[in-house]
Amino acid sequence: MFVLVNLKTYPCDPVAIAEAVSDVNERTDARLAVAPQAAHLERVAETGAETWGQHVDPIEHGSNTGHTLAESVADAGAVGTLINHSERREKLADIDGAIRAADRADLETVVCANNPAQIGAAAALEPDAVAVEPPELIGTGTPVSQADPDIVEDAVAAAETVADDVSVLCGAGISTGDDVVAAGELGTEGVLLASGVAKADDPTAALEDLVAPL
Ligand SMILES: O=C[C@H](O)COP(=O)(O)O
Repeated sequence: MFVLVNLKTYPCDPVAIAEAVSDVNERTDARLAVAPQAAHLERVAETGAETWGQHVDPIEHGSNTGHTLAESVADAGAVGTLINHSERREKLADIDGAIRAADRADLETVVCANNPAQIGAAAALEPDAVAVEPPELIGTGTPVSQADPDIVEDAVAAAETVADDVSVLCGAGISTGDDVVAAGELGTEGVLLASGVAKADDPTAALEDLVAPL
């Protein structure tokens, strides 16, 4: 299972969490990665943790003030990027452009979406993965894999219908190993989570708990 930890803009220490991700990753068969803010990418990548961006824009080098260029995210040490998070919603054309920009920079892509219909649309754009996240469960501590298993199974089916090589993750409220196991039983290949690690008193213990049953 892939466990991707999004730090959002939480007031956490991104380097300390990245060190915990790197440490725990060496002691599990799961794949762990961390997505810090753009300004922290380089310092996080230097820890050796698998590092992801939280966003790239559908642009190339040029006159794009304030935008995030995929090549710069890769140069900072990231190997992948989130696209279209519920907290950073994009138009379909911009999602498509961001996937092409990430492909150009050899960044792996996870496109987030709110529901199975959006997952189908996102999967048709052929990212590496999609992540279904019901917005109302984000940050609640109530895991989508237990609170709304139908939405996860429907998202897996929607993605398979349009592209059988696009992985499906789920997110929102994931914080324990049981949540990750439940996500796998619903047909996903991983989880996207944030507060369960970024707001934990002991991020290493939180990560160890997430991968313990895997
Ligand atoms: O990107 C992560 C998701 O929005 C889930 O956040 P959460 O784990 O705090 O519910």
